[in-house]
Amino acid sequence: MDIYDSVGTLKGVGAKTKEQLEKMGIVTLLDLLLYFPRAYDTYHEADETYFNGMDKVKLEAEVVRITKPFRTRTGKTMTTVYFSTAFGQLKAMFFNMPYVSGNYKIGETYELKGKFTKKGKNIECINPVINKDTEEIVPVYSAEGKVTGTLIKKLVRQILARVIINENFPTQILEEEELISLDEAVRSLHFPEDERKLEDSLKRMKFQEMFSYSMKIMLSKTRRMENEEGISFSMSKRLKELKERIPFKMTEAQNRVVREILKDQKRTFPMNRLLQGDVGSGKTIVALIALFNVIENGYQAAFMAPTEILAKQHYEEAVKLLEPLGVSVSLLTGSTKKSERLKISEDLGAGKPLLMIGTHALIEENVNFTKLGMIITDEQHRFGVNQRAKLINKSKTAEVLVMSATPIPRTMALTIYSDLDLSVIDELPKGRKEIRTLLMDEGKRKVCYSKVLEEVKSGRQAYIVTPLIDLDENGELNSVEGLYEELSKGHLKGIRMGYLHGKMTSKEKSRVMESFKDGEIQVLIATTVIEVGVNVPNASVMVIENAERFGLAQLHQLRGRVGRGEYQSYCLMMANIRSQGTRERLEIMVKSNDGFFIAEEDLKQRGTGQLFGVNQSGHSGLVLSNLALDYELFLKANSYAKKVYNGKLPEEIRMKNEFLEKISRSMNFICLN
Ligand SMILES: Nc1ncnc2c1ncn2[C@@H]1O[C@H](COP(=O)(O)OP(=O)(O)OP(=O)(O)O)[C@@H](O)[C@H]1O
Repeated sequence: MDIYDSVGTLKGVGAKTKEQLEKMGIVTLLDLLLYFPRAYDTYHEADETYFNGMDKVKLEAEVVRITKPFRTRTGKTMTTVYFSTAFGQLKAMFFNMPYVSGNYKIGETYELKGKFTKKGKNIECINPVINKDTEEIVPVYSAEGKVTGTLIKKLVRQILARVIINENFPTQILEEEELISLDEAVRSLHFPEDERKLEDSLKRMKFQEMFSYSMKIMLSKTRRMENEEGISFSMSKRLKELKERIPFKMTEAQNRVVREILKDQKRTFPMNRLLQGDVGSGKTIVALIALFNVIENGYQAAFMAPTEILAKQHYEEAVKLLEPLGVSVSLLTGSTKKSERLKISEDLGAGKPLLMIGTHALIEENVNFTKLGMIITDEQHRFGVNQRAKLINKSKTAEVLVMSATPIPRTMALTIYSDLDLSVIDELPKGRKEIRTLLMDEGKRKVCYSKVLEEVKSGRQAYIVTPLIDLDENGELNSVEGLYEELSKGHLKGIRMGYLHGKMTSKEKSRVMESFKDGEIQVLIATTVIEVGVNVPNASVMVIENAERFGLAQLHQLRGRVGRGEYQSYCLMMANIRSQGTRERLEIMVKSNDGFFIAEEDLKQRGTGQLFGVNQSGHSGLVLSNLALDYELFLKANSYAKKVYNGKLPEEIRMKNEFLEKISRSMNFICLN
């Protein structure tokens, strides 16, 4: 057996299963071994205090009666099984599982697992399962179709019976950091014996991942610096002309960042820079200046935005600012017409210097730049690693700038993204007034909407953001269209309103956005499609419904849609604040307008999932770890990686080439047979 053999060589994997596994990214035995559980369930022994509908519980129950399946109002089938238990009668409801009656026999006792709720004297539960596992900690795998968690376990067991995983860290690190062996860690992540062992295994694998991650970014930096084929762009004499056209005075921070970028452009190895700046800090103008300089040097430049709305906005701004200076600007999105695409293709093919602004349509294979000098992605944490890489692959020599509005503390950014140089716009344009943020209980809707009315009547505009497009099952959340109906008949009667959500066609979205920009629509009800970058300086109020549903960084992004002009702006967060945790979390928004502070709090709570690149699609190799939540451990792994990289730790760890090439899978296996 070889660890790179296909999963098809395992017992129990037929053609269909193999296909499904491959769809899940599991092609080789190694892939399967590294397909770790996404969570671990621990079940409490039954006790009344756990019957709260949230805790997971194991419960002994004897079947008393089984009803025939019947159809509910919503079209689901429901089968009810009544059990007797030491805690009273249990009513278990099974939805869309008519076969379930065959799983239970009257008079037999089963151990059930599920979430139980006390209802009067009885207990209720939806879709409990029979406890077949004797383990205390049950690994939960992301399963799909035929590939169930049980199957994954069975297959992993087959592999583990036939391999020993060689240790790939030197004893020195293992001892100093109290890490268990790689073999033990992998085994126990799939088959945990107890909490302690599981924790140790997680620590070991996280360390491994973060070590590899650090190595990978150090390598990529070295490779970039050694790449002498970059283009040296000189500073255009016409920059002054451009600056004179800018309708405002740039902040000191913006000017500093422009200088940093121009300096990079002059060097012969390609720039790879991260530009962080809080919402509304004015990143777009910095980007346009950088792009202009490249075009003036006779090259093509690309500016990729995460949404069509934003791409269009950037396009309009670029046309206004740059076309009078003779720059040709094109827009390429999913809705660009064929004839227009052809023209773009021709221009690109002819090597004509131009600015291409667009969505991920820019990374399609048939978009061929011939003289690409610079790529900027207005990241806003929306693009995956793959998408960004695709754009970068369009030219090995182009300067790369990634803009992010999710700022993280400088020291953290410097270690996490150490392959990138960092620029920060840490100053807002002059004259901006602090946004006043209020947290309101849902009962205060009337007060909230009278503020909206007041602002609208004095000529301003408002956003109302709600988390969902549709009502949820309990009808609890406010849908965009539902809210539109309700408000146009109620609190906001007589006001010109519009709505916007991701399921509308691009054409509809553009039309609504245009009307909002023109002031035709006074109040815009939207989902988070407006979260990124939308710029309408006349908007001065933002209402966020069900604010408890959003993360802090996201709330800050949303709030950043107001306060972009000279007007005093307001953010009214409506939330169910009965839970203290929710209240405390949202109070952070009330207290602070500082994106760095909020991002740091958000990181503490939710980790790096929101940061660009990191944690996406496992490409960074970070499956188990979270650079922010595991930051302490990351710093250690990072410092060892540096030592190894600089040759201060034994050769042993440099090991196979594979280790450096396929870092995230940096394991060295011995197969027994
Ligand atoms: N120095 C400045 N003085 C005054 N206004 C400015 C300045 N720089 C930018 N602006 C204006 O501020 C608004 C916000 O700028 P921009 O859209 O570039 O922000 P951003 O950094 O991209 O923010 P976000 O991440 O929220 O999209 C725009 O209307 C822009 O014209």
